[in-house]
Amino acid sequence: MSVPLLEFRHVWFRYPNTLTPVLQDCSVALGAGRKTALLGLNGSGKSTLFYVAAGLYRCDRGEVYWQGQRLVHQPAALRQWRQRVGLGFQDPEQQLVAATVAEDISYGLCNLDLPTPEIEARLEQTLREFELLELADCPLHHLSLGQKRRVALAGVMALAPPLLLLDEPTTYLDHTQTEHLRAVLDRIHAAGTTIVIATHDLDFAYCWADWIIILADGHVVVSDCSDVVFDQWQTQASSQCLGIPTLLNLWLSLPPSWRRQRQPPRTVAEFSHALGDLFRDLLGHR
Ligand SMILES: Nc1ncnc2c1ncn2[C@@H]1O[C@H](COP(=O)(O)OP(=O)(O)OP(=O)(O)O)[C@@H](O)[C@H]1O
Repeated sequence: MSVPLLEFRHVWFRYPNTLTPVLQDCSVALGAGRKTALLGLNGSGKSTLFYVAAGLYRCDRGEVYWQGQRLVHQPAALRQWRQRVGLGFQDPEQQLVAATVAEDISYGLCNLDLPTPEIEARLEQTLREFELLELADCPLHHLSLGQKRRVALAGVMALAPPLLLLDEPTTYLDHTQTEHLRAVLDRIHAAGTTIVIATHDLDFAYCWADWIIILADGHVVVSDCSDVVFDQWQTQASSQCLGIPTLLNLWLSLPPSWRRQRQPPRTVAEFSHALGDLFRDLLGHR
């Protein structure tokens, strides 16, 4: 078995001002190359898990590993760690540091001590990819929340970390921007980046993820391939309170005898195609 990209081993974490640990004996492995959705109710510890994974918080007990190498909270090791693990915060306001869009995206690139022509090239490419060229010189405080979200994401992705953790990236995005985000993520993933998204957007997770992790009370209760997890979605206690993805719900409303031999569709296009097949079968045209 290959070594996971990032691994939590029996991690415990408690905020200084609280009695109960948020992460409780949390063990999970993030395999390289996956598109993982991290699911869990409000307060289950998803953001906290990301902060610990990114080296922003230090766990009280347990260990965190990068390809088998243990995370040590020393300045040089942390600097290297943060180049490996990119984190997009849930609240974009927490992430934006500069005055304008272009300055904000350049900020992280400058911290990498890259040569100026490379910074300029990466900035231009990022602005283009995130459709931010026209907003390049716009002051950040003039942007809508959705636009700030896009700039914050662009800033993280410009650094091209091998592991990208995105906390609720679809929040505040309209339909077009959500579709655009999906395309960008697909491209980044195809270029070799491992991506983990913490989300309440089950429909997004259903279409996008190939791996699902469910967190409950700071503990990983499910970590499996998405086909397996969604196949058992209705019978899994941990998924009960999370709701059900719309496409899966619609699929389960079709005749069981008809869908039994078929793979559940994971996109609207696949679902429409399957419905066409069903109607043709019902009308005896096949
Ligand atoms: N700075 C903090 N100090 C004390 N408690 C905190 C702090 N940040 C978060 N918590 C608590 O830790 C628990 C887990 O919070 P966290 O934000 O990690 O959960 P989450 O799963 O990301 O939630 P959501 O889905 O609502 O974003 C919550 O009970 C929260 O109140």
